Amino acid sequence: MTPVGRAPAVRLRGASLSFGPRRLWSGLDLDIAPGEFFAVLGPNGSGKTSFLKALLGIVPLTEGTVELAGRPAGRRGGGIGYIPQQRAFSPDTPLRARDLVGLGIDGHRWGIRTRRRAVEARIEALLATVGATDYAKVPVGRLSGGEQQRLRVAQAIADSPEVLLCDEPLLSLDLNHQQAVSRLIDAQRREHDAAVVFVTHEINPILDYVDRVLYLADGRFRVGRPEDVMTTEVLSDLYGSRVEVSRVNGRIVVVGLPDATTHHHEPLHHDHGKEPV
Ligand SMILES: Nc1ncnc2c1ncn2[C@@H]1O[C@H](COP(=O)(O)OP(=O)(O)OP(=O)(O)O)[C@@H](O)[C@H]1O
Repeated sequence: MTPVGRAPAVRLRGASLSFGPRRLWSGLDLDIAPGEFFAVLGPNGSGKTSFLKALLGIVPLTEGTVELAGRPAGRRGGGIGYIPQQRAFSPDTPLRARDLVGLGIDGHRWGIRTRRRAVEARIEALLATVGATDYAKVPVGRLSGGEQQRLRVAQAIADSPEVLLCDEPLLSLDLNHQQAVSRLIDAQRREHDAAVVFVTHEINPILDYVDRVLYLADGRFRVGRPEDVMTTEVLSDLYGSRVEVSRVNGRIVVVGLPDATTHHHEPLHHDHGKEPV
């Protein structure tokens, strides 16, 4: 699905990942196109975070190859934004909200004379985008989990990355901010043709945006459009037990998962009419 002449944002060939005897997946061949919104789903421990870490080169593949933004994983270079899985900042972290966002900006992109002013303006714009202007000067450790998360998003998109890797970015956000952050990430891929790889337990908040999903379960996987993967047949086959998938008011509801994983918890707003590719 990558247009002719454009390198995929993510490219995996014959990729396998195991920890000791535990195989998370194997035989994964995958291209994620620039501008694609790609969700990674699966129950606890299925390997979603490890998938992102393999893309980043933090965790080495057991077999196969991975390229990110046209470079082998782990090779230095710009163009990659990462929202790590949430860990609260300690209360005495000596950073204000705006400092954290500023860390995402490579000031060298601007000329020496204009650098400082340009960086300041960019920080202000990012803080406004995630609705964090009011707490710009507050130390991050004193902010709520949701407020911290919005800053992480601002930091990750600060340099308009080609590939945005997001590890459960909606965790601890209320419904309004889940929608705001999802829209922000979607805007990033539309305006900058960024590929988004979005790890989540819950597809419904992003269902309007997602082009394809990678569903990991029990050492196996399926890749495809949500309507092709999130079905009774496919999930029952992946889990090896009967799982019922239905659509209720535009949401995907999954019943009968072998563990506590759920795929529903809130209403969706179908407000931008995007067609999946
Ligand atoms: N460095 C490591 N060494 C050994 N085992 C690991 C390592 N990293 C992850 N694992 C194991 O691999 C499995 C997948 O972990 P991972 O964090 O990728 O799952 P996940 O799908 O993101 O889970 P969750 O939904 O709970 O966040 C888990 O069983 C985990 O304990």
